[in-house]
Amino acid sequence: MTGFGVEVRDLTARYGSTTALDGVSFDLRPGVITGLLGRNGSGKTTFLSVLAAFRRRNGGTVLVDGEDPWENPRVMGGTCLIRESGDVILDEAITENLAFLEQRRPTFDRATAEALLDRFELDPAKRPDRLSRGQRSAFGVVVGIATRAPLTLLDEVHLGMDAPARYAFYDALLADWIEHPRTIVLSSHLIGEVERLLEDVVVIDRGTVLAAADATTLREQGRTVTGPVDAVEAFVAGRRVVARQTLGRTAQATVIGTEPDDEARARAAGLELGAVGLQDLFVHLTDRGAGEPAAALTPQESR
Ligand SMILES: Nc1ncnc2c1ncn2[C@@H]1O[C@H](COP(=O)(O)OP(=O)(O)OP(=O)(O)O)[C@@H](O)[C@H]1O
Repeated sequence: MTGFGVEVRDLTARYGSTTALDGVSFDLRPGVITGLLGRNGSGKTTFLSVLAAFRRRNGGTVLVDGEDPWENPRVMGGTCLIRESGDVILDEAITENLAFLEQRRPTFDRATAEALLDRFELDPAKRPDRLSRGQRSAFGVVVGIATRAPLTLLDEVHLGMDAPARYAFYDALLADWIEHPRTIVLSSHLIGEVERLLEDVVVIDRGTVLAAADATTLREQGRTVTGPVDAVEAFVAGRRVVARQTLGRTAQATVIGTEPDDEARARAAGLELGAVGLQDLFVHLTDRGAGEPAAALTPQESR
């Protein structure tokens, strides 16, 4: 199984007079973990809800594994959306939830679920509505991973989980995906934490797509330059600097855009060049300053 591919063209979704998605187009590659990044209210949950056929779109085309997901039992049966609330039966014990999933989901793996319950120290006799917020999120994670759906959509599932639990989640997700590759969409604000998991990235803002590309291509949209403070400042002079750090006499600056002679200049000045971090790029792309439109970068052309 390599997972479902997704094709989205001109997708529009509205809530009354609010346009949550405004002509969105991009693809999700099958078998790949894609990060869905966007600021609050940018349309991430709406997009994932349309993909999972939890809500109807107002316009455009969505194809999941080649078919419209709306009222499509085959596609819906292969799609698992876990939201912050966990998307589980709240007033039935965890064991009952597992039994239900085992019946309903042909790809659900009970042994994996039980191993993950142990890892997150969740008592199978407890009902999800009697768990703490972080524990309930962890149970959502258990369900999301163990269901092994060909299209797994994880919408801010880590909310309320403490750092050790989140890192256990990232490790478990990656390990399970390596063993059983499938299409996973991970929406998160903790970009620095999830960056290493992401092969592709989609950035949405105010219901439109700002970037959709593989993470390597996106990181090459800029540079981090590290070295002696004066040399770094000379290198970045006149360029768009989106982050700066100084430690004693050493500085690191992140610039957007690359120049053909960057390598040669860096070498001559004794500077180290690296790719830009997704977090810095995201802040740059979605920074509206005092109400200005989002910064223009067009990495989606690389698709
Ligand atoms: N049920 C609703 N009724 C009316 N407007 C809604 C509803 N749900 C979402 N919206 C609006 O649609 C837009 C997109 O919301 P959405 O929940 O998709 O964003 P998000 O990117 O998931 O945000 P967050 O990161 O804060 O969870 C926002 O402007 C939001 O106010």
